[in-house]
Amino acid sequence: MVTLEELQVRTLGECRYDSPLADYVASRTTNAYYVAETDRVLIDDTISLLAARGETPLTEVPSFEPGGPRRKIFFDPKKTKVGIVTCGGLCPGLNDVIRAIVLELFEHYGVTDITGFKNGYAGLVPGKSPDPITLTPAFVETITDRGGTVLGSSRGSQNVPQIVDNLVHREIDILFVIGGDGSMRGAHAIAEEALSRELDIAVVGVPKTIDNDIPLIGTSFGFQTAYAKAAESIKGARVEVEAAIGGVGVVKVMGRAAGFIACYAALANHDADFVLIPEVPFNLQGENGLLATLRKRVKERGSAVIVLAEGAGQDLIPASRRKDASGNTVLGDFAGFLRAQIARDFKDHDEPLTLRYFDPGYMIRSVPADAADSVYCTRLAQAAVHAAMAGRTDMVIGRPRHRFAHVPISVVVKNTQQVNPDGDLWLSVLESTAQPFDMS
Ligand SMILES: Nc1ncnc2c1ncn2[C@@H]1O[C@H](COP(=O)(O)OP(=O)(O)OP(=O)(O)O)[C@@H](O)[C@H]1O
Ligand SMILES: O=P(O)(O)OC[C@H]1O[C@](O)(CO)[C@@H](O)[C@@H]1O
Ligand SMILES: [Mg+2]
Repeated sequence: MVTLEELQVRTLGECRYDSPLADYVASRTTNAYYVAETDRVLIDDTISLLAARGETPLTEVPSFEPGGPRRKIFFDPKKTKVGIVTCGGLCPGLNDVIRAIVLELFEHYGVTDITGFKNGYAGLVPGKSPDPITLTPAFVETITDRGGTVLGSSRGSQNVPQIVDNLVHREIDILFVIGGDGSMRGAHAIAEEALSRELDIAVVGVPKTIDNDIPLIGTSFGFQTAYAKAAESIKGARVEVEAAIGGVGVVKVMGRAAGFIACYAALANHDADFVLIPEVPFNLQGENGLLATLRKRVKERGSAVIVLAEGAGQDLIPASRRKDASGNTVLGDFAGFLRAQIARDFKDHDEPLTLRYFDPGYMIRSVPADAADSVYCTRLAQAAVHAAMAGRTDMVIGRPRHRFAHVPISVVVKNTQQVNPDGDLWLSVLESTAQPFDMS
């Protein structure tokens, strides 16, 4: 469990300048829809969770610093220089975040010197990537029409001291990092290096991941768009298998260590018979195993659709030793293994089979954000600007308990958020698919 101490956000120093947004917040106090800057957002949101803290005073239970504009800020907007970088895999909404950061800085703070570093952290190391670009409201006006990121991205480790040297050389005061867990580890390393050199450089992250696997931030932006796109493939699979004799559809969706995309996409339209995720072990063989259960389902209902998170079933195939440029494990091909096993099993039992395989792959993350994600991206970006202008550093913007909040990077990279097999999401999946509770 995270402690109050771990949730304290680092600041560069005293906020001496009046914020241009001070009038907006001057008369506000905490209410059901707003958290004042003097207040904190509780981690606990049920009576029993809070009661379990016993005698602990409310001021000492774990809580987050709220997001939002401050009356006083650390940086002088007239002199502030800002950098933005996007790293890791693509995610719907990256351009929405870039656009909203630029607009918020220009229009509300009057900060006009904004540099977009190209191709992830490589773009922060001179000579490794194309030159940075200048970001203006005109430049970002239409960038949300397309998915991806106008700044490009990359994986692979870069030299942190060189990155900080470059920030100093360019006189960057604030660096916004939009990326996943690896990018946030990088942002933490950059923030630490800057603090150790006593530099007033704020590093603020906007966490992105279609996998929704970053803890303590609520839902990550782009996740909703990605699972909605994945749900289209599941619907396609349902249509295909219903028209076939012995129809079995296998739909593989992204989700390295967490099965959120598989669960939500499956729940979106009740088209799945089985959802396989890394968090819930299963067996193929045996009376309760997937193969026997699948044959039974096809006999009863004429067809079946399996939604497979790419990280599921890795314990049933030889361990992968391959790593990508950032050191992430490249997963083994469980989907191929599963298809072969299904084909053999149906043949061994003399059952007819029409096997259809769908892999929406990169389609689910290369699309533009849907309206709800666009709104979310805009609000996360605005909160990120407020935090950075107030001198917060080494933190990300999150929305735990539906409140925008400042979360230290060290706590969001400590663990991976996963589907809880005893939680209500997995229960909904079991209810919706009617798959056996235990296939191990
Ligand atoms: N501990 C670290 N210190 C410095 N840089 C890091 C660290 N961990 C990762 N990075 C860098 O962060 C960048 C992005 O990391 P990675 O490729 O793992 O993607 P990610 O941000 O986790 O996004 P996603 O997993 O969603 O694609 C890479 O350039 C990687 O080298
Ligand atoms: O972009 P790459 O290197 O193909 O990596 C794909 C991985 O990135 C993600 O899209 C985001 O972490 C995962 O779902 C997927 O496993
Ligand atoms: Mg990652």
